[in-house]
Amino acid sequence: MSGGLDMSEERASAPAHDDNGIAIRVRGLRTSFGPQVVHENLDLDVYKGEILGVVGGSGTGKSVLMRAIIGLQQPDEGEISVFGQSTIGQVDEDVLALRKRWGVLFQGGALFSTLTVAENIEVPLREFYPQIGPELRDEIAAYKIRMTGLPPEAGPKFPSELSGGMKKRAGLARALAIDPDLLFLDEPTAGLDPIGAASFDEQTRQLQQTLGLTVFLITHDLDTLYAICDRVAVLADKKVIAVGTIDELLATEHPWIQEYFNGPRGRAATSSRGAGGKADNGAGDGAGKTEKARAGKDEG
Ligand SMILES: Nc1ncnc2c1ncn2[C@@H]1O[C@H](COP(=O)(O)OP(=O)(O)OP(=O)(O)O)[C@@H](O)[C@H]1O
Repeated sequence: MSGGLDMSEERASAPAHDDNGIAIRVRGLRTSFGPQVVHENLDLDVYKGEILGVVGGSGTGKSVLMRAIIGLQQPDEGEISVFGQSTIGQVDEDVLALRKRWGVLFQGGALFSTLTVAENIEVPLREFYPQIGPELRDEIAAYKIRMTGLPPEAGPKFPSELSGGMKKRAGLARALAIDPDLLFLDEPTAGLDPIGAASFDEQTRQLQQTLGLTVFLITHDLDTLYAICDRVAVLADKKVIAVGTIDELLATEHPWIQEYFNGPRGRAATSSRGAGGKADNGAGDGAGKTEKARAGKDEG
């Protein structure tokens, strides 16, 4: 187990709910804010071990969907289960074991500004594993810092002393602090320069493969979709209108999907890779390809 902490024993004793290769199952989800209905009858399956890209226009409810899955947004209707266990209407103790199985990188990183990078990473350790002493906590934080490509000197720095890319990596390190099985990333490459974004994508793919993670990745970044996502779910009209590989999505008629993947930016991302579909899932030159695709177009 990474980070010198064996959390697997505790998990092994937890009830075995996992089945059918499904990490997240959402059925008939309805969420709303007052009169504004964000999701209506939304269904989605996320397979274990995949990187699922979640796309959709601004305000279509990608972040709200993520928040509903992790229990931060109470749905009006529907069912959500993670590794076979419902996340809705459960008492805290019931969801605690489940919450230990996921890590979240919120939009913008959401680091605590008054804590150092190392202290930020230690927050979930303190919360979920209070029995861990300070020395081991520091050791785990240092390991996660290295794991996410940050220099060791980043540990004692405060978020305000970090570049945007370093903040994202620090957020990723915190999301990985308790060795999750499931990683939620909300627009992880937003605001990064093309090289930094490609490098972050590559890091995500490598970590996902090494640690066997399932990744729910919200993004507007076409290059990320092509470079590292196994499948893509498209949110529109209050639901998931399509989910599949990029090739499968391209075969659908939906105007938003066609506009998204065949618009100028979609064509640029595709042409840099030759054909449509996921460009490179390996740890090889995926970042290089992503970088090329990003070159010559604005950050969006
Ligand atoms: N706490 C809240 N209170 C009221 N409305 C909210 C709240 N959170 C989200 N919304 C609304 O729900 C809708 C979906 O928001 P969400 O943040 O999920 O969109 P998104 O698809 O992630 O957008 P973007 O791509 O711009 O980040 C928006 O209209 C937003 O204003």
